[in-house]
Amino acid sequence: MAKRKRGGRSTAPGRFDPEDVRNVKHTRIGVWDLYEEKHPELARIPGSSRLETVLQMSHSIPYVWQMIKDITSIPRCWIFLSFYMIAEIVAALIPAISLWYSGQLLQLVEIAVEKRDVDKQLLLHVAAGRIACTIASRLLQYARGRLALPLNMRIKQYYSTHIYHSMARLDVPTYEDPAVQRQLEAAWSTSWNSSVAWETIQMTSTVFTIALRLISQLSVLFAVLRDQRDGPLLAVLSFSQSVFQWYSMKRSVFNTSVWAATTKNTDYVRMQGLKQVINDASHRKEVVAGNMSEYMTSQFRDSTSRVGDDAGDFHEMRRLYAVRDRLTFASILKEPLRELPQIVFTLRAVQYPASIPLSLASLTLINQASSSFSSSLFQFFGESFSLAEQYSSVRKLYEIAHIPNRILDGKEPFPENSRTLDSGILIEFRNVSFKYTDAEKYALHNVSFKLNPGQLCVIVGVNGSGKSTILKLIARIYDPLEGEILLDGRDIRTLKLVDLRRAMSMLFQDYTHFPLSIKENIGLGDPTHALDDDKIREAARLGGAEEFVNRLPDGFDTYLDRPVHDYYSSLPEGTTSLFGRPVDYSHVRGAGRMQSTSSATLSGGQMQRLAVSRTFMRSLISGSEPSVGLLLFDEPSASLDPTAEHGESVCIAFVYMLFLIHIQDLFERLRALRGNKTMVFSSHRFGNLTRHADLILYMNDSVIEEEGTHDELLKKGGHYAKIWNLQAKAFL
Ligand SMILES: Nc1ncnc2c1ncn2[C@@H]1O[C@H](COP(=O)(O)OP(=O)(O)OP(=O)(O)O)[C@@H](O)[C@H]1O
Repeated sequence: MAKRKRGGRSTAPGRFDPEDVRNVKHTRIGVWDLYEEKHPELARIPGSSRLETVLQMSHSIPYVWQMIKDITSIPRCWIFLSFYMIAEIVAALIPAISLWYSGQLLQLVEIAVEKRDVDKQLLLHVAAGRIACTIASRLLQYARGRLALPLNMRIKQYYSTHIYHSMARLDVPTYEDPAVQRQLEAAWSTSWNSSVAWETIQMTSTVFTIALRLISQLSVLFAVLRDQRDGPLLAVLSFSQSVFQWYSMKRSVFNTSVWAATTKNTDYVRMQGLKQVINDASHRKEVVAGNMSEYMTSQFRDSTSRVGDDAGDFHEMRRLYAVRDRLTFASILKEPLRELPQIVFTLRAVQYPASIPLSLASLTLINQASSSFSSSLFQFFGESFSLAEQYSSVRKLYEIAHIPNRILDGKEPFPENSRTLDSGILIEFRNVSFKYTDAEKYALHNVSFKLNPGQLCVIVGVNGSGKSTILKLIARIYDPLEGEILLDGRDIRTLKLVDLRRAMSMLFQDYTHFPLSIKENIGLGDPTHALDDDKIREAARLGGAEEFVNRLPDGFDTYLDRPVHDYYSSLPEGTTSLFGRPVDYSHVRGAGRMQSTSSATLSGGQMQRLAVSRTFMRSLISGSEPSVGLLLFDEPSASLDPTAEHGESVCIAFVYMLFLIHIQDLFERLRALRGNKTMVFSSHRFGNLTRHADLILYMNDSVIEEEGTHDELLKKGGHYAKIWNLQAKAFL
């Protein structure tokens, strides 16, 4: 355990040690172990941790200011916002006005007691004033509601674009960083119908208006009671009770900033696993085919009964424990204090019987003011401390726009002359080593090779040997830890990233399909021509996708997966159509104008053809200017290497062979269509592709084990030759 400064914070940057009993408090909450950081120094000064929270707000203020400037720059937002704020301010003053009318009533009583006469006009005036206050209050509430809706929507819209861009610009290593993920999540963390920015505006306005309400009420009350006998005394007693109540309550609030929770309950962990198996549709086939349902149920029942009442999700348990009634000295004292004004009033009434009606009126007034005062006081402190957190959310919202990318952009344009792209790009690796974040082992170790412009290179080797990693480094998805990569003799890190990526086209092994139309799925291969129908069709034709896409009912406009689902509830049993269209309870095809097909209705091969078409969109459908000089293909083949499947199972080898025959024409076509562009393939396939390669790299365990042409490697009689003799002949 690390030694810490006595009394200091347990959190050094980047670490929190739950085992450190001196600085960390441990509590059991159901199945959960909660570890909270103690605040040894500050705890001695009451309220100091809250003070600290408020002081932290100052770091966020510049961001909040920026937010206000941004919001007012949204068209018409500042008009709505001004009216909204005016309505808030007026609404905050109404309780004081109402209290002032109550004071007038008090005066009426005083005059009535003294003169045995009631000023009817004043009475009418007071009654009308109070009624006007309630009506105005309701109208203002309505106005605020009406203004809040468009404000919320506009602000939300504005910030969704801000967040979208902040996220879209991130590169792979930055995006994969868990700290960045948390930062992005915090910025997204919106309540179901609002946004961080709008919540901040609302919360700030609430704190401001509560303060205004408190001050205005207190001022009116002071003015009204100043001349009343016992008025100030009763007021002090009533209000001190409110303050006491607030003080005794605030101690039970959970306000530790650094904490962590975990569970060691294996039954609880198992319960959650079993739940996920049943909840997740992707497991359903296996659950049904494997006859697992009864077994799963009995296991779930056993685990549930063993965990018992403690089985609750962490936040639920924490909430339950936080609201538990605690018997404290303060909570016992609270009730007698509430009675104190009444007791004082009774004693004074016995002493001065003539002033009973007046004191009674004062007491009612004070009671009315003090109950609204205490609820405002609670709200004020509650909200102002949440405000500190809310402001830090605003800071996070703005900070995500400046998260630095790990892959630093270069300054030099590439290539110097785009005409040279036509004859390919020279690639050279010099002693390149690379490790993925948190990986212990090198994915590439001291890799060097040179590929001349226009050459075809095929990288082969066993699973996990580093083939895909070479392609990712060429595309600067990641940067090497050691060594350098040169393109046309220039260090890849000095080149502008946009130019670099424009000059190459890559098909990933784990390619994805976007939840957009087929047209866009292909068109996005070249964002500058993403809406060009002719080019998209041409790419689909080259990729072998045009024919089956045309056969789909909605052709190129088909959505592979409809990203928005329709909602309905409790349709009568047997309902098969709605809105004149068939109802599909899982994916509602055709509801709305967007047509979709489940990606499951396309075969794996067809999906692959779509991915290849996307690659062709960029690499082979160029205009007069050749824009791509390098094609990178990480063969999307089965995740098996030839030796493994041959050695292990004839059956798997057969499936693999069918698969290879299926894609063979596609990749042969790729090779034929490349022209003079440089092409790098990562492949498990030993066949025509390797036979035609200018350079074969045989990878094993992160290093290049063999290097040369097909003939050279056969002659060498190493691993490549062995596998060729074992398998490749079968496909030729
Ligand atoms: N994103 C990642 N994070 C951490 N480790 C990774 C990541 N991607 C790959 N690796 C690891 O790096 C090593 C090399 O992986 P790479 O994908 O380059 O191998 P490959 O030869 O292309 O494998 P395959 O033939 O299975 O596609 C492997 O040990 C793999 O587990």
